[in-house]
Amino acid sequence: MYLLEKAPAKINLSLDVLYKRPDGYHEVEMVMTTIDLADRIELIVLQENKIEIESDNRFVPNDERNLAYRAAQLIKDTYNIDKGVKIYIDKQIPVAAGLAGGSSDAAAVLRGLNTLWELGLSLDTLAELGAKIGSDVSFCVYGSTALSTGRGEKIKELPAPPACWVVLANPGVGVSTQTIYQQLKIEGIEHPDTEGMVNAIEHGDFQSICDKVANVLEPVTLKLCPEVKQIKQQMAEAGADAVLMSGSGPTVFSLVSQESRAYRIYNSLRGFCEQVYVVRMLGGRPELD
Ligand SMILES: C[C@](O)(CO)[C@H](O)COP(=O)(O)OP(=O)(O)OC[C@H]1O[C@@H](n2ccc(N)nc2=O)[C@H](O)[C@@H]1O
Ligand SMILES: Nc1ncnc2c1ncn2[C@@H]1O[C@H](COP(=O)(O)OP(=O)(O)OP(=O)(O)O)[C@@H](O)[C@H]1O
Repeated sequence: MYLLEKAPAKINLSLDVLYKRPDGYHEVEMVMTTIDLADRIELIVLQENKIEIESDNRFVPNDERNLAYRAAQLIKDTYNIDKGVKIYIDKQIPVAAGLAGGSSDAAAVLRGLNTLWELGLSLDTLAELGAKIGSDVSFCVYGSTALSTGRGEKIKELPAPPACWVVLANPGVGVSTQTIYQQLKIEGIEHPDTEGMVNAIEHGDFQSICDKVANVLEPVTLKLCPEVKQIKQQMAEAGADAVLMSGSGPTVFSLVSQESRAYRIYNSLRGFCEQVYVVRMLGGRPELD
C-alpha cells in the first residue's frame, strides 16, 4: 500500500512574542498561512515493524531526529500499530529556513498514516498529536490560514487571504530557531498589530494585510545573518507590496498583487541569492480521505 501526501511550507504574516513561559517556551501570537511550495511525502506500508526514512537532501536526517520519523513513531505507539512504514521525503522546502519544512513533513505523515492505517482520526486529534512533536506541527496538520497562540499549538482558523503572489528568497544559511528565541529581548519589543492583521484577513483587505506584516524575531536574526536586510531592501526596491522575514528566518518573502512584478523581484534576486521562488498562497484546509 502506498500514499502520496503534500507537505506545504508556511509563512508568518505576523509573529509576536508576549512573554517567556516557566517551561522555557515563549507565549506567541502568530498569523500563518500556507504557500504552494511543498515537499512530497511518499508513504509505503511495510509488513516488517520498522520506520525507514529516505531523502534526496543531505541536510535531512534519516533517523529519529527527523520530525517525520517522530510522527510515525508517535502514531504507532499511541495506536499500537505493529506494521512499519517507509517514508520518502522529496525535499523542495529549504531546510532550517523558517518555513516549517520539518513540521509540515511530520504533519503530512500524521495525515497520511491516518488514511493508510484507517485510523479514522479527526484533524483536531492529529493536531493534538502534532503538538507533541513541535510547536508548528498543529498548524501544519490543518494548513490554510490561522491565528496560532500558546506556544503555537492553539489554532483558530481564519479565511484565506486574498489571492496574491509570494516571492521567497533564502540566503542559503540555516538558522536555529532555539538560538533566535534565546537571543530575543522581550523588553522593548515593538508588538505587531495582530488584531489588525486578523481583521484585514477577515475583510479580504490586501493593502491592510501588507501594512500590518511584522515579525519580532526579524531584528534578532538580522544580527546573525545580515543578508536578510539586503534581501529585504532589494525586494522593496523591485516593487514588493510587503516584505518580511518568515518565522525565525532567514527566508524573506514578498507579497505581490501582480504576477509581472513578482517575476521582476524574482529576477532581481536570482544570482544574488541561492534559493529564490515565486509561488502562490494556498487557502483551504487539506481534505482527509
Ligand atoms: C519560529 C516559528 O517557526 C514560527 O512559526 C515557531 O515559533 C517555532 O516552531 P518550531 O520550530 O516547531 O519550534 P519547536 O520545535 O517546538 O521548538 C524549537 C525551539 O524553539 C524555541 N521556542 C519554540 C516555540 C515557542 N513558542 N517558544 C520557543 O521558545 C524553544 O527553544 C524550542 O526548543
Ligand atoms: N523532515 C525534515 N525536514 C527538514 N529538516 C528536518 C526534518 N526533520 C528534522 N529536521 C531537522 O530540523 C532542523 C530544522 O529544519 P526545518 O526545515 O524544519 O526548520 P524551519 O523551517 O526553520 O522550522 P520552523 O519554521 O518550524 O522553525 C534541520 O536542521 C534538520 O536537521
